Amino acid sequence: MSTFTKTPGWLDWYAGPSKPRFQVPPGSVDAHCHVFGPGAEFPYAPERKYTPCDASKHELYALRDHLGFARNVVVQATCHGADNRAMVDACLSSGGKARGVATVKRSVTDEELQALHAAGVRGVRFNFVKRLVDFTPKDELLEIAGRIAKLGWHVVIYFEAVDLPELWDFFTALPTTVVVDHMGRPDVTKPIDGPEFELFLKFMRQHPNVWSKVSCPERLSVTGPKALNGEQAAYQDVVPFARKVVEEFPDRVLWGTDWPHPNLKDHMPDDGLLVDFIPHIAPTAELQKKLLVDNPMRLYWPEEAK
Ligand SMILES: O=C(O)c1cc(C(=O)O)oc(=O)c1
Repeated sequence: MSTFTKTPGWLDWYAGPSKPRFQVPPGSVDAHCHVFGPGAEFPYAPERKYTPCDASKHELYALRDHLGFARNVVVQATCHGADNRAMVDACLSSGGKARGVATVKRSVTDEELQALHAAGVRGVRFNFVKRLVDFTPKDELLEIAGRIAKLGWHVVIYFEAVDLPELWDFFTALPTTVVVDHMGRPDVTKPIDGPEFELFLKFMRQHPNVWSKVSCPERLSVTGPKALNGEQAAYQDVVPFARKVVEEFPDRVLWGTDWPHPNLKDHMPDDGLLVDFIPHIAPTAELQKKLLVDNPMRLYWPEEAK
């Protein structure tokens, strides 16, 4: 029993996902997923904006095997604040098959950073989505970025598309590889060649250190159809946006399930059908291998990457 009460209306992850029809290439990495607690073992942070259902490393790794993936990148979820214990525990229990992205404060010590590195952490996440986190001053984030750069880590950024103009100078000053979560959350009801998405493409074109996760169609889609009930053509409105990023920047894209899909309000996707979404955005075997194997390996397991 969790000691926490879930946020009202919380949708739990989908139990019993289907077996994907799309077979991912050998060695594929789910490069964006989370663990939640379990709260009784790894309490949720006092400053959190939501209280999720528990979603343990055991359940995450069972899903990995079911979907045919070989590895995971476990991204610190905001409900755990800067307490990285659940994410670190997941990495340490993975037999080297998981790496992590942490959230740290300016007060983090060099010894703590070293311990995170030893556990498999290779990046920090800076979050600018106001419904998820309180504001952190940019000078504090820049100081953290400078320190983690020395460890060879990168910075993961999460923001809303409308905020990119204001955040541009900060993002382009970061001294590391920069990985954008969920394509910078484009409004897919706007034209793909309109100013908002063009600005995101310009961000990637002008800055070769910027990568993007082409994840979360279930969050971005307005029209659906939902990845449920065997649907093989889900989230059609997101496809052109994600496919554009994959085709223009094939060596700087990552894909992840986003399991256990925090804060979805409308529906919880069948993760097997989310995997079947991949060939719609990465239509060739070469693009699929870059997206699912070569790119995440280069970023998270460089010592093994070919
Ligand atoms: O859009 C979200 O609600 C969301 C939240 C979190 C988190 O709470 O860490 O992570 C994500 O990747 C997406």
